[in-house]
Amino acid sequence: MKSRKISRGLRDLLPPELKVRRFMEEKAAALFASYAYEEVMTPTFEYLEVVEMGTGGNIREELFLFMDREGGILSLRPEMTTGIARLAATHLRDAVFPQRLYYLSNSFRYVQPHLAQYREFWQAGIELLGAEGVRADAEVITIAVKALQEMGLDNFKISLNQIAIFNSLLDDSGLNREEKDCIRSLVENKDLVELSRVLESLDIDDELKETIAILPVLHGGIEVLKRLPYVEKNQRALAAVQELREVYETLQLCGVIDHIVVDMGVLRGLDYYTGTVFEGYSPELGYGLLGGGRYDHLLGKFGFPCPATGFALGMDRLALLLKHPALQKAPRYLVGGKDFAAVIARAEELRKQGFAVEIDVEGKSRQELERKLEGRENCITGGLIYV
Ligand SMILES: N[C@@H](Cc1c[nH]c[nH+]1)C(=O)O
Repeated sequence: MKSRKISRGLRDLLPPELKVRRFMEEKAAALFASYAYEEVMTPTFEYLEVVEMGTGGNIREELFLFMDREGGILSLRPEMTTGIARLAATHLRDAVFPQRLYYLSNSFRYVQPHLAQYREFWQAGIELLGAEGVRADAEVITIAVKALQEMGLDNFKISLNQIAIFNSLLDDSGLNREEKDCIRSLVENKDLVELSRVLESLDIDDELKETIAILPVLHGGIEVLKRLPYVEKNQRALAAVQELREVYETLQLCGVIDHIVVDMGVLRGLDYYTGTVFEGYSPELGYGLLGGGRYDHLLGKFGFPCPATGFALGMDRLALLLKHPALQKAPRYLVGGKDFAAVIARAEELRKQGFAVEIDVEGKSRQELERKLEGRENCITGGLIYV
C-alpha cells in the first residue's frame, strides 16, 4: 500500500470544515474592511534572521527550519506580525500613516499537537501601524470583540493587561534573564504554588515579591489595579497602570466594556510586545481564541521605527465553537431527466436565481434519483426536479 500518512499536527479539510472556515474568513474580512483595513500577504517562509527579529530566540524550538540552495537558513513563519513589520519597513516607508492592514493566513509551529492546536494553523488578523496611544489600542480591541460577535459568539471575554507593568517590576528585581523567564512562565501558567516557592528563594524586596506573587490572580474589573502595592515605587510601572486605566475607559466609550476583564496574568508568549496586551477566551474552550497587543519597537528593528498594535484570531479554535445559522447556504437542488439539454437548461435557470444545483450526470430514472436522495435531505435541501 502506498503511504497515505501526513505529518503529525497537519490535516486535510473536507467541505463541511472548509465551509465554516470560509464563512469565518468572509465575516472577518468584511469587518476589517469596514474599519478601513486592507489585505496584505507575505511569503510563507522568511529568513530565520527576520523571524527571530520578532520572536526573539525563545521559540526557536518551535520553528520549522530548512535551507535554501545558497545556504541561507529559512523558517516557515510561526506568526504573521513579524512578516508584516518587515513588509512595512520594505514597502511602506513613504506611505501615509497610520496604515491599517489585515491578513488571512496560515502559520507553522512545531508544537505538541492536541485538540485545537495544530502545527499548521490559520489566523485572521489586523495590524494598525503608525499610531501610538490608547485610542489605537482601543480600536483593535473593539474590532477583536466585534469579530467574535460576527462569528456568532456572545459568551466570551477579552483579558486585558499592560506588559510594561510586569516588565518594569521584573527590571527592578535585579534578577538574571533565566530567573526572569522562569517567573514569567509561572505567572502566565498561573502556577501559584511554584511561583511563591521560587519567589521565596530569591533575594528581592518583600513588597515586590508580594506584588509578583498575586499577579496571576489579579483578574476582574479595573479595581484590581488597586491591589499592586509595589507599583507606587516604580515610575514606569505606575505610568503603565495609568495607561491601562485609560485603555479601559476608552473601551467603555467604544461600547465593548462588557466583554473586558483586567487580567494581570496575561503576558503573551512573544517577545515583541511593549504595552497593552490582550487575549480572548470563551468558557466553552480551554484555549485562547485570539491574542494581540502593542509592539512599538518591532518595526524599528527593521530600520523603520514606528509604533504599532494588532491582534490575530485563531481560526482553528474558533471553528470548534461556531454554530452559526448563516452557515445554511441557499437551497440546493438535484435536477435530472431523460432530455439532457432540458436538464442543463433547468439547472442554469435555477443557478441564475442564486440556487446551488447538482445535475444528474449519470442519466438515472426518477425512481433511482428518489432513492438516491433518501438520507440526503440535509444536503439537497431544495429537493429533486425531474424534467
Ligand atoms: N502575531 C500575534 C498576534 C498579534 C498580531 N498583532 C499583534 N499581535 C500572534 O500570533 O499571537
